Amino acid sequence: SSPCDRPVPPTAGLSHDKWEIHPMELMLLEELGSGQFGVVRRGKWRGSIDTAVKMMKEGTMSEDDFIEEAKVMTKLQHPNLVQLYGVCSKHRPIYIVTEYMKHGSLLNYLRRHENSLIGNMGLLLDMCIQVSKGMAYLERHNYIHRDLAARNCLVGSENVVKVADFGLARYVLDDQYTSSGGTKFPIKWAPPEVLNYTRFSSKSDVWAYGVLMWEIFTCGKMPYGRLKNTEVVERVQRGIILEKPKSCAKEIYDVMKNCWGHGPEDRPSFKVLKDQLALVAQTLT
Ligand SMILES: CN1CCN(C(=O)c2ccc(Nc3nc(-c4cccc(NC(=O)c5ccc(C(C)(C)C)cc5)c4)cn4ccnc34)cc2)CC1
Repeated sequence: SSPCDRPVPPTAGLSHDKWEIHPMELMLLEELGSGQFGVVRRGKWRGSIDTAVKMMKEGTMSEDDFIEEAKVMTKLQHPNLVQLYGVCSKHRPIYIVTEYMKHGSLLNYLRRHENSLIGNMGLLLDMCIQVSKGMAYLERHNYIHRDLAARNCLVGSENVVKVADFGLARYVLDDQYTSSGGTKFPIKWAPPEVLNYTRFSSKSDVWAYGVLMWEIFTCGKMPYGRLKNTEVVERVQRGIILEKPKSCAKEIYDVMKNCWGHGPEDRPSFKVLKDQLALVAQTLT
């Protein structure tokens, strides 16, 4: 009998945890860097698939909660999201295996290529648009990033830009990172309601996205320069926002300012943002 008329057993495909990657199928290569989690290495999966492998230092994240969430994360698939292929959770440290992005973090890419990027408004705007598409997809799936910034976006071939590590912040155990008073908390990307009540939402991601746009149009400058976190909190709560980057068109700065509405309801959704940016791109390029 042909397969189409044979009923598919409900457990089909669930026999093995498809988000579980067998370490034997993974060949670890050179180190790509290390974050607060431990070492990240390039890897080859099943002989040919290029991957990045985060080897999670013990005690840095709540592993069981993360492994549970990984099942959901592997289902989030979009051209502007760094794809989670799976986890190796049967040993310690656990490995988080994602697609490989060969040019590394967007922040380092902006800083390294400042001279060739600074005048290229079309390319910088296209990077913003790519990130807004990935974020509009997460918003549509009610998925909050919680640490959107140029350092957490990655660059691949042909200037493709993808959002990485969405939702991962929830599993970090370091209080210095998770509490808004901590030294590692991303204060400069946080809106008033996160500074005051750690109230995260897709609208707090929109605020961070505005800062990310500012990072892109300054080719990787540090927002608010060398101001201390306490000084930034004071300014943000008084409604003082980042100034227009020199080489940024007024229409683009208008979109950034929209992302910094004081209350979440004063900010556009990523869906609206994406369309606003497409319109600006049409008129400017
Ligand atoms: C010509 N240049 C030479 C130098 N260069 C590189 O060495 C280079 C090349 C490719 C790289 N690619 C990737 N690098 C990484 C990578 C490398 C080091 C550190 C990290 N990130 C982390 O360790 C990290 C991520 C998130 C978090 C929070 C707080 C948000 C939960 C904390 C820590 C990622 C992840 N990737 C996922 C997909 N592709 C990559 C990274 C670096 C870039 C190209």
